[in-house]
Amino acid sequence: MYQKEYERWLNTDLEDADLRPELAGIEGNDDEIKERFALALKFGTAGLRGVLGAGTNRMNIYVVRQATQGLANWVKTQGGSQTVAISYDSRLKSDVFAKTAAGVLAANDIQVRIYDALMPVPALSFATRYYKCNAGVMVTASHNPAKYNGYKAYGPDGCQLTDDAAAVVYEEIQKTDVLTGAKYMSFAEGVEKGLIHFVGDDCKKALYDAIESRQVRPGLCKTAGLKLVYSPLNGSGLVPVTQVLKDIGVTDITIVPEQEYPNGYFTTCSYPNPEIFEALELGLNLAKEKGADLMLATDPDADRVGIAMKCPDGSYELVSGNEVGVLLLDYICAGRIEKGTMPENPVAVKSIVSTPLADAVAKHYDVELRNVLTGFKWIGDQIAKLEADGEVDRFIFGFEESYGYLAGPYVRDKDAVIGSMLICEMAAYYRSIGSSLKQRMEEIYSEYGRYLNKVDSFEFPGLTGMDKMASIMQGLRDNPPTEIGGVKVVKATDYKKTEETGLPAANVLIYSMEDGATVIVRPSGTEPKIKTYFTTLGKDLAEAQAKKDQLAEGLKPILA
Ligand SMILES: O=P(O)(O)OC[C@H]1O[C@H](O)[C@H](O)[C@@H](O)[C@@H]1O
Repeated sequence: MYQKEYERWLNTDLEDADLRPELAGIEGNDDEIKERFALALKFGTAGLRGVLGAGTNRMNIYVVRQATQGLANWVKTQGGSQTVAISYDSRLKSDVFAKTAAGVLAANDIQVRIYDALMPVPALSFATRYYKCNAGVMVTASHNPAKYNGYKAYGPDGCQLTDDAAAVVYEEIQKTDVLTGAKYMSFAEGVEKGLIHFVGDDCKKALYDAIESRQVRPGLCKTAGLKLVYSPLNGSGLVPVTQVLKDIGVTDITIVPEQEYPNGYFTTCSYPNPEIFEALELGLNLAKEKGADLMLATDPDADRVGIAMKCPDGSYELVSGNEVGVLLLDYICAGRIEKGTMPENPVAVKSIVSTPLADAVAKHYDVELRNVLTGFKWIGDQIAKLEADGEVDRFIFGFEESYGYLAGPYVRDKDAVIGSMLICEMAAYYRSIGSSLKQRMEEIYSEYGRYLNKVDSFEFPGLTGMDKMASIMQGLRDNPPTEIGGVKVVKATDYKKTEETGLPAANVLIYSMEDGATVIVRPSGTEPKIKTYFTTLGKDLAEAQAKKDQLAEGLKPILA
């Protein structure tokens, strides 16, 4: 089967000349052919993601055309404006795929609103809402290595596609022949025919206004003298982040030169994920050299932001997604209460795998903290629920431990632009009162307890990886552990049992331990990994760390 498909590609006069040498080069190599043609990239709620190259299991213009035809067939059933917004980041071929998608939509008589230059995830979510589109497409593979690209798909609310819509799109994709099935017109023809339009300056300005209107202490940055080092990691954050920072008065910004301009090869960090040290290293070194108060790095599609902060002793510390989330929640609550801008019955939202320290902080400020499943769309879903009740202003903040933050209803995915703005404002504020982010974090720990949150990942690559992960999860369900690392399990919650959790079913197990710690086990939805999340509490960091180590040791044999 796959051999036949390979031959069909090999014998077709492919428009994308880059694919031909690859196809010729694998002739006779069964493993390589199988890898590219035995499967097709699966379209799910997060869209598509895969390695660039030739084949049905790769990202290329044909797979993008096929996916977009599937999306177009769904859009056609939706009525409304019959418009789709498109954006893209700095990855290899992101612009090509964005224009390819636009050409397919135009050929289906669907209007397109595409950015004239790379713009991040929040800008796409915003344009989708602004132009009342039926859908949005963001061409990116987020923080994956350079050899990947992908296609995130959004619904009319600017949130990633719902399960139902994604299932319809997937069904339509399967009916579409990958090489010949999609309708297509060139980008130029689409523009000429008035089907493809660029996103207007009014929309761009409205996004910046929406973000800047969420400053907690407007004007503070103008006089605070914050010294910042910023890295867009060669992605799409450069323009929007620096624009917003300039607008709010952060002017002392040094950009990491090697990572300033868009470059999909990511030559200075092979994995442009602000969750890992390597991605932040150049920025950190520059921050030390400059004596900066703060260092920020946004991932290629600028939905995540990672930071390093200067400590009072002059050293620098990386801050986890959980800690930034808690600092922002605390800052927004305290600041809005002080300024008299806190809404009535405020709501914040986080994922169930994000730190329970946020629950304690929210309680302190009388904020309702809602816990949802992993995936920012569940945070978007809570905003939509508030909106449906005419109470959208109650939403003050949402975050995930995976470095995603949002502080307003103007978009429905995580936004590293507002994240960067509020982190800067918060750092500037503490600086202006003779404190620092580090000091505030320590105060929070002494007030609510020394929480420690750590995530360990176990990789299960290859074709057997999925089965192995499924059998580990099943094993945990069949033989529930009564202790982990010698600590008694007092309660096990299985998130497949919706009646116990009140949330949609999910493959997540949470163990509450006798000493107040929690251990969470779940397969990642985006990578072939099982993730284990630990929350421990101690009288100090060393004790919390020792408890975490003990639990992690206890869990290891189960995951080996
Ligand atoms: O833990 P995972 O399933 O791999 O997901 C980790 C993160 O991936 C993406 O960035 C999603 O947009 C996030 O919502 C999610 O938290």
